[in-house]
Amino acid sequence: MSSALLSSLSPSVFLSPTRTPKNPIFSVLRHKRTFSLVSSLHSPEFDPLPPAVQTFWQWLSREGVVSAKTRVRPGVVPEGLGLIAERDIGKNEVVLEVPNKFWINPDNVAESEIGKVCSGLKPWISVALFLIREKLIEESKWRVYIDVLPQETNSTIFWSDEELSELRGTQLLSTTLSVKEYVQNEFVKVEEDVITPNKQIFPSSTTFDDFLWAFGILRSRAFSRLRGQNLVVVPLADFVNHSASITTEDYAYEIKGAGLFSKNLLFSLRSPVAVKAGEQVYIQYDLGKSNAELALDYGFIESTSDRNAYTLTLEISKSDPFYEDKLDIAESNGLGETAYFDVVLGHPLPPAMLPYLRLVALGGTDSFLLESVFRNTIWGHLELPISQANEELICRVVRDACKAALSGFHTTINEDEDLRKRGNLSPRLEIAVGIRAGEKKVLQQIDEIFKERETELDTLEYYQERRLKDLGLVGEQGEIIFWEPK
Ligand SMILES: C[S@@+](CC[C@H](N)C(=O)[O-])C[C@H]1O[C@@H](n2cnc3c(N)ncnc32)[C@H](O)[C@@H]1O
Repeated sequence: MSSALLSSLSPSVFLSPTRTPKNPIFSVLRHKRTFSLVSSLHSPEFDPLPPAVQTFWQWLSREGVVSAKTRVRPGVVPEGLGLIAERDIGKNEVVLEVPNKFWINPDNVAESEIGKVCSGLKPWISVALFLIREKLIEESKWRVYIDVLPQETNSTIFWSDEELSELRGTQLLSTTLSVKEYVQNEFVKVEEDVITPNKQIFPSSTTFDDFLWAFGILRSRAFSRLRGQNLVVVPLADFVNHSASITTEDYAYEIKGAGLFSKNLLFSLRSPVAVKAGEQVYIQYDLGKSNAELALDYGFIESTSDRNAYTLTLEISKSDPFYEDKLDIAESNGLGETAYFDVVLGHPLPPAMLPYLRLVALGGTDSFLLESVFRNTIWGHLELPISQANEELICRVVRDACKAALSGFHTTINEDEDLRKRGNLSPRLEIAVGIRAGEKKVLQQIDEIFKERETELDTLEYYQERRLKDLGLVGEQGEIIFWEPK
């Protein structure tokens, strides 16, 4: 039963053998664009603008996107390109506005040359095809924008096998491989259904690498609350970088009408904090993302401890004799046959995790609780320990799974911390080391919680005792109350 209980706690993906951290493969450029990055993170002096960015800026000025109201200009910054304040900016002040005819979104794609052949596709796939086509066509009217896009980011989807091997044991590794497989499958379908039958529209050289590039561009540049049909890439606004020190997502951007009598829309970006002229404007991309999600989407992580998370996948096994009853109970409480619990470093376990674990582990003499008379009250019972056997089982299974998961890593937390302290890590190795240390810390935290619970098993109060107390048959000290016949 233990394997069914914790199906994904022991990531099973291993790549090529360990490499020493000083592997030169890690000294790849952050972006393959040719301009250089400034060396100091804190320097307000930025490098001169590369010609491609100057051309882009001139185009935006000619098109009227840049106006007297624009408070920022593009600049070369430690994060690649970024937005630099032209003058002092107040908190929540609008720094730029981009009209919808300059957005790249499913609606604009629908009206473009590829609109007809993209109808019915997932929104992100139609936008990806649009970006790829504009990238491959020499005379594209979007050329000036395409030319300022990075060839790749440090997202783990762009890492080589050798770089990925530094992530072995982590959930991020399995997620990265699954995401790439998903993108590959989508490419095969779209190639067969759309690209190949429309050779006159799509350049024949369209490859999976182009598709992965477009996917990476969308994951890192589309504004994070605007998904699905609302997915939008906004040239210039997408130069804004993320800062961990901004802890509010409020006010960063909004879509509004371009004027009282206009049907047009404007994407309006605000600075969430006051910024001095010459400094970089930052926003908070997403407070809800874990470090693994930041690494996968954008190619960076934060040192903030609660960005470290580990997802426990629990499931009710189909071979469980009480499968139907357990599933019914789980579903009536908003869960299913499989349930995912994100455990965050320094935070308590997600509230539904212990009841779900107890439900999955329920059996033997406790199984009477699965009878239909208990159906309305069972979840309340599961929120507290059911029996010593049940509680002992969940502790053992979780601890075994944590140990198995921990044994999949090739370094200890101390070794990771030493590497970080020594510094000089390439950006990708820094991400790998931070992710694997973070995941191990969360696994250790989970193990500690259940280890402590194991020491309390004799003193916990279980269902039968609570029941007897409710019936007035057990005193507060646990003594049995007898009725003497009169
Ligand atoms: C929306 S784009 C911002 C513009 C980007 N810097 C560029 O050069 O085009 C997001 C990408 O910027 C980079 N980035 C943004 N914030 C960052 C940060 N705090 N640390 C490192 N890289 C960052 C990452 O490559 C990320 O995928």
